[in-house]
Amino acid sequence: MISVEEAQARILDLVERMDTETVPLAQAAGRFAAAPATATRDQPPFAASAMDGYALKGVEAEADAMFKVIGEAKAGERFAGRVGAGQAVRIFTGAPVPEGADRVIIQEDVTRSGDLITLGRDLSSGDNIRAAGNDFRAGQVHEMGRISSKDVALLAAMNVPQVPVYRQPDVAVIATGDELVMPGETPGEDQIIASNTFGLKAMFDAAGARARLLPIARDNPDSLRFVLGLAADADLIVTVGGASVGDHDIVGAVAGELGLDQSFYKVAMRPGKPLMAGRLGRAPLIGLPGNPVSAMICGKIFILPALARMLGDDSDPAAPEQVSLTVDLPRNGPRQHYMRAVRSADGVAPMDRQDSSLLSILAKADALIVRPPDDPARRVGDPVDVLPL
Ligand SMILES: Nc1nc2c(c(=O)[nH]1)N[C@H]1C(S)=C(S)[C@@H](COP(=O)(O)OP(=O)(O)OC[C@H]3O[C@@H](n4cnc5c(N)ncnc54)[C@H](O)[C@@H]3O)O[C@H]1N2
Ligand code: MOO
Repeated sequence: MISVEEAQARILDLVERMDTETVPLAQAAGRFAAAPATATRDQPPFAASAMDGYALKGVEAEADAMFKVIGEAKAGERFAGRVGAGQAVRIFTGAPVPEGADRVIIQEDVTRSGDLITLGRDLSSGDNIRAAGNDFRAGQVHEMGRISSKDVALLAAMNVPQVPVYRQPDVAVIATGDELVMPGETPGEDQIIASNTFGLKAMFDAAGARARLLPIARDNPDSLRFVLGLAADADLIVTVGGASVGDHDIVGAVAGELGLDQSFYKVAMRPGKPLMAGRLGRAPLIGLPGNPVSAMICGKIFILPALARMLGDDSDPAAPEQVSLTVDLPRNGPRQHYMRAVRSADGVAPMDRQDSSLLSILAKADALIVRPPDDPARRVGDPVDVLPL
């Protein structure tokens, strides 16, 4: 058995950065940028009024001063002339400031009568003008990782209509087992509903992949061979179940027969021990254990970092946080233990039941306590490593 860190490293070695494609800006949110964006223009492209009011020469802006209104500037349509001494232009927010003017007096500070205005006594300060290029300049570069709604708004303003992004990994997810039926179907007496594959698809899609659920492979080599064949063009194949040592655990054998170049089998972790990984044809294959919680935790610990690498996100995964225990814990065994846990204002405590079949417990947990192999007994108040769930 290898360590979790070794298994993570070997899985990362199996995957490659995706190639890129260009998508319309409206479809770019949530995708991973393959290049920074470059502004194609200044914003604003001209000195613009920040307020509704009157544009005039700042040196003339004194209490009770009077001006003649000689025209109007609105957003989208500038005043063509020049503001001279004693003159003002009616102006609205976003309009280009006319030549000759260098201050906008807000209309609340002005009394108008016909085409004459008189300034009030207490003029609010500031010129109320946004300089050209105040937000960004042409050529300014914006770095992005996963494209957010904020990035999309900025790219739109930069007049960047197409965005190069990494292609979304096509992840083929294969449930195995005669006991499984799809949610919504009527199970036979000895059957259960395939669950962890649905959880994994949700997890992978949220991480930026496009996971597809293939038909359930039955516990016989022909069925598994057929379904693996459907996955041949995937960027990543994830099988679930059939990974252990029972007579019907055939994933390793069938994948081996089909040419799996195995990287490892079995990891010193709990849950998740019978994890396997290798390369099948061009696709990396990761075989997850079938127990639902084991599969979900292995998805988080191994497959999310792999997807991050494929999607161009090389940032180190968030380090575990140190949180105080609110209960004592006995010595840990030889496998790294990922305990389903709940955080409170006082610290963190593992849930009472840790069996790897319990999805109701996983759903209530909001953290994993990570206990290294052979971790000694811990007491209330001791810090432990915690990952968010
Ligand atoms: N003699 C031993 N038995 C087992 C060992 C061992 O070391 N020696 N390891 C145990 C551990 S740890 C795990 S984890 C499981 C892993 O088994 P498999 O990967 O072979 O998984 P299955 O046997 O196919 O299924 C286990 C369990 O999970 C249910 N299952 C499977 N797929 C799904 C699915 N898509 N949705 C919901 N539930 C699923 C399946 O019905 C079984 O109940 O092996 C232990 N045994
Ligand atoms: O490793 Mo199994 O995943 O302990 O239930």
